[in-house]
Amino acid sequence: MTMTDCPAIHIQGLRKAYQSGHLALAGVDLDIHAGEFFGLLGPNGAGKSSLINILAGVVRRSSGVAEIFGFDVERDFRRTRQLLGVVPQELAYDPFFTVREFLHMQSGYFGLRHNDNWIDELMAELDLADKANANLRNLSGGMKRRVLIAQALVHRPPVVVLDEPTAGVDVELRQGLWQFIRRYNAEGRTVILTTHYLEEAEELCERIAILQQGKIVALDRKENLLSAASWRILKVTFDHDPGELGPALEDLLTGASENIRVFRIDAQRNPLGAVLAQLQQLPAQILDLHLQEPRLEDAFTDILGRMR
Ligand SMILES: Nc1ncnc2c1ncn2[C@@H]1O[C@H](COP(=O)(O)OP(=O)(O)OP(=O)(O)O)[C@@H](O)[C@H]1O
Repeated sequence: MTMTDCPAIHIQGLRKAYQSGHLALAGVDLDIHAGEFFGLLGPNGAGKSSLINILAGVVRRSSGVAEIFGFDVERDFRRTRQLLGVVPQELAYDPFFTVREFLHMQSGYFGLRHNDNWIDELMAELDLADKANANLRNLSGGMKRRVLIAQALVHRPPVVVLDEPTAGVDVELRQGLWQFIRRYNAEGRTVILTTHYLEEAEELCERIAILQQGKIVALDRKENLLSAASWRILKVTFDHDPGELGPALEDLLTGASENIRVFRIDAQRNPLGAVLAQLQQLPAQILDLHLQEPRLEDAFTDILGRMR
């Protein structure tokens, strides 16, 4: 089998019980295809970091399969380490190195001696070029985060894991970062993103898995997750104040101002047609209707809610 026939990540029956006895991963099955932009979401403590740390070879699994392009993350550690770049949440570094020295040293870990062109490109792309000779300890939080990203990509890994890469990062840097990562992905590489910013996952990821209590509770293309969300927000503009709505509509009401009423509708329980019929019974005329598409946040809340 060649590398391109294999999924980038192959996980089967993966379990992790910590010594405390806590079961962080309770049997996870997951294939991530080469070239995907994949989102790994879940509430705090769901097991995302455990899964990533197992892939990175930092945490030992209790049982199950974890492979990167067909190579086992423990038995073929040296190989999988080359194939994977992980952008961690925290920077572990010697503060006396300059940015350039640090990236050189990281290249050395991967046996790359002539990596200057790529290091220059990375620093330029991540807006670090004018900090190349600055000591790491003198960098701002945002700058350190860019160094972390450069560090993870220094060996041009075909699979990159971004673990909460934009937590506490300003909007401008986020945009630049995403442009760069999108391009990295467009060149055929696999990107796995964990984030608390659901809008970010919604914008970037093609497929999304939702982990909860160590299990995958949803795994699908983003569009399918969104269309499965049963909530819709309906904004209705009347020609004048519609007055009393009646108990059925009152129940769905989430906002009101002058001639506008906003309803939150669960399409499964309240068929849209029935809601519209009730609205037409009101003494005011409907001037405008706006149905808002569900957002990933709605789908996420829906899915987690159903599992409880
Ligand atoms: N070293 C450890 N020893 C014992 N329990 C741990 C350890 N690391 C994680 N856990 C527990 O395992 C569960 C999953 O944690 P994990 O960090 O993988 O979740 P997460 O989805 O990454 O959460 P977060 O988004 O908060 O980082 C949590 O209940 C956590 O307390």
